[in-house]
Amino acid sequence: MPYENIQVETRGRVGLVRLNRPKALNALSDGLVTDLQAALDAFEDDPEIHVIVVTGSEKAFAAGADIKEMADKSHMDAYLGDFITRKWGRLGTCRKPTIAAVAGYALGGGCELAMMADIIIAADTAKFGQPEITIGTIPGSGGTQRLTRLVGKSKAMLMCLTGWQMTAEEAERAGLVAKVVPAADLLDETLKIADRIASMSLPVAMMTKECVNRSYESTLAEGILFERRVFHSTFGLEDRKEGMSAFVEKRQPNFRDR
Ligand SMILES: CC(C)(O)CC(=O)SCCNC(=O)CCNC(=O)[C@H](O)C(C)(C)COP(=O)(O)OP(=O)(O)OC[C@H]1O[C@@H](n2cnc3c(N)ncnc32)[C@H](O)[C@@H]1OP(=O)(O)O
Repeated sequence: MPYENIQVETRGRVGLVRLNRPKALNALSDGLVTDLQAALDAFEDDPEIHVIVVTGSEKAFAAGADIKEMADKSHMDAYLGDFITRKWGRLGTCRKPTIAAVAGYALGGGCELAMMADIIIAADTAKFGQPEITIGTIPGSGGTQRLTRLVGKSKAMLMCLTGWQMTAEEAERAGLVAKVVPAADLLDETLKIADRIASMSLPVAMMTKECVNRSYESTLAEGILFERRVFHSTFGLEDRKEGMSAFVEKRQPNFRDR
């Protein structure tokens, strides 16, 4: 399906979405977010796709919500239109593993979008920030919550209260990103990781993701119980049997997502 604001392709079992509003540094307009939601829905529904990668351009992953589009909104426009929440969070609700490949600016909603992904791989040019305060508002797509969980209160406060941007290296040290790579290698390195995940059993990868995410939502004891229940359920999978048999027989497993 052709989209106006994104480019979509598949690379084997990996679904790739490139944000594509170069003249506006991939500012997240309603049209872009609508396209992104549709593309993510399609990849989630496609049984051949195991992993979803979202990326931007060399200069910007995304420079945030489209300020020109939001400038004249009233409180009631935002409230009644459920501005931000309805469509924006789709990446964060994907059940399949997701990776954000970030080069250049990831600001405001762009940083929030990257943080909705399971893994962030950053180019050495990446800059992360929540500059909403500089335009008289606050992060509205999870920034104050996800950033604080990822980098801790003090750094999150610094970023949200001053608009200070974190470099890729700082973001790696703080735990916001998993890996920093040279900008020229960003997509290749990200796809290598995506391919590795895609070679695993899809249901096991999805269960693993669910368990890691549960650690955000529950006490340690509840999380450990949840993990154990899911672990037990893997014994009902053909792929669990195949994986362990392959190890014993010293061969590569042939997972069938069952
Ligand atoms: C989702 C929420 C609720 O959390 C809210 C938000 O996300 S609020 C938005 C937060 N983001 C920002 O405040 C960043 C705004 N952009 C910038 O500060 C700068 O553009 C920059 C530092 C990222 C890059 O600066 P520079 O290299 O000088 O490029 P510019 O000339 O400024 O930009 C090029 C072009 O893109 C347009 N642009 C950039 N960002 C946005 C945006 N967020 N919304 C709409 N348009 C944006 C910019 O206006 C330029 O276009 P023209 O005006 O030249 O047509």
